[in-house]
Amino acid sequence: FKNPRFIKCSEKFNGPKTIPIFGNALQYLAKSTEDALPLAAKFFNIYGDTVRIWAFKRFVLLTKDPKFFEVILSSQKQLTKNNLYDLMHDWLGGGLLLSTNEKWFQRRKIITPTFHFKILQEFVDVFNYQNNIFVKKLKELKSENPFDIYNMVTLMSLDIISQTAMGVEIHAQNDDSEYAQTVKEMTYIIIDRMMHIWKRPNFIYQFTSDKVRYDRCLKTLHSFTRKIIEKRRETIINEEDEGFENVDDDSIGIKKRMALLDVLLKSTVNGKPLTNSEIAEEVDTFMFEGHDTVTTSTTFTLYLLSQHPDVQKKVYEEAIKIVGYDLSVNPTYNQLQDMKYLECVIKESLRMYPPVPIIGRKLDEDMIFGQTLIPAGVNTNLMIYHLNMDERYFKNPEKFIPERFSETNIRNENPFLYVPFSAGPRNCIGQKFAMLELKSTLSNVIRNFELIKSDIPLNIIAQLTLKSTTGVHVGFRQRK
Ligand code: HEM
Repeated sequence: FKNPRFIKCSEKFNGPKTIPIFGNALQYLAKSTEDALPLAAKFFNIYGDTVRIWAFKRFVLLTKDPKFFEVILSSQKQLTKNNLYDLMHDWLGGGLLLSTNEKWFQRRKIITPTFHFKILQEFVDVFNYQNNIFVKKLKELKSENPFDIYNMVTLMSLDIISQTAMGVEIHAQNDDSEYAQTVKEMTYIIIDRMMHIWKRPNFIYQFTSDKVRYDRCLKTLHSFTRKIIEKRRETIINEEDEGFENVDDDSIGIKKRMALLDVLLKSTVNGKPLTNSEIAEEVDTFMFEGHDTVTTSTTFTLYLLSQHPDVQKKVYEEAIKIVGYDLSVNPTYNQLQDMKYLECVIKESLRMYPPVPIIGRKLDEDMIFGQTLIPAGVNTNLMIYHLNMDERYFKNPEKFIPERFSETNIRNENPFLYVPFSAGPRNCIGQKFAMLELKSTLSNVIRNFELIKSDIPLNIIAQLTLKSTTGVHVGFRQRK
């Protein structure tokens, strides 16, 4: 039976017509993953900024209302992810992205110092090192014909997250990576299961052919991250033999680089070290979150620059002005901070193509939105992609206009209007890391190459993170 409090609340919102028992579930039956974003856009057009959906007895609110975003994201209480994330649990366990309550709080406290700006400063060497390998590989192609850059960028992002956060070099750019291919397959399988509601219960799913693929992917992903942990453990034991000291929170950033994984291996909660599976769930979480989102953003930004030579020229001129023409010189942390125009470009790219297009929360307690009471237990989907494409908040939303984010233009803006990294207590812990990595990669690439436009358009799809089914095609012409 439907919860009577949900029924009362649902009467306050518009939504597609329901049928008995199924609610709106059948409307999703014939839909593919490609339909998820257009279908939500259609609902917003017809029913307004917040739309109610019933899937059997489950009540969901889809919203692109910035006031709704604000009430949820600014709350210290509404911190639980919604049912959509359950399907990622076998893979990412109770890592920082999915955990709740005291566990989340403890972990966030342990992990936050590993993203301290002093540590980020040291990561710039790794960014440059891996960017240089990427640039060398592009030069070896000896062709300026546009091609799908997604795989190449993925491998670079994987190398970067592994070498920085885990302290382990995996040489993905040289060896290719089964892990990267499997992440792609896994995200597809999960989103397909999200869309096809009848595949969600385990007792049905176990009899589908997808389950065999799913189990195979899970095994590959977990065995990869377990190897990373083993490798780092061995290195730490060797370093301790050579006098590497134990650390506490206060000392992080002062001693030599302290990778996230080192902190996890050495931390204690209530006097006890983290177990192997607790460490593994964080490594799974950060390996995925730390490379997949940045890959999306890097590829889409390169694409946008290739399509907008005027913007590209400005980015190039800024990079040359700050770092100079000598390509053997790489940007420093401070120089990356000074690239203000590039920052606007990245922000505008994150607006048009937010790597995380949807944030889901299940209300931990009753919430008042305007005059309406929304009861605890309701699932909400904050549709970042649709808010970012709303003409009322971003004029000519289809147009790539980096100047929207110049300091003069954004002064009085509502902070919940633009949230590609989410906001509030559960915002993205890797936000500064990501911005720095993006600036490093984009400035290094643009100093070496002119980006050439392809005629193959993007076809956007929400696949956990945003992807393009047609690939992301860009050409690279070496600068003289
Ligand atoms: C452009 C790149 C990135 C974007 C757009 C992005 C976006 C986001 C968003 C929207 C969330 C909130 C998700 C939710 O509530 O469901 C989030 C959370 C998170 N992100 Fe990122 N992210 C990026 C890069 C990174 C990087 C580089 C890392 C790690 C190094 C990272 C690690 C995480 C983690 C662990 C969480 C969960 C935090 C928590 O719940 O306490 N992200 N990110």
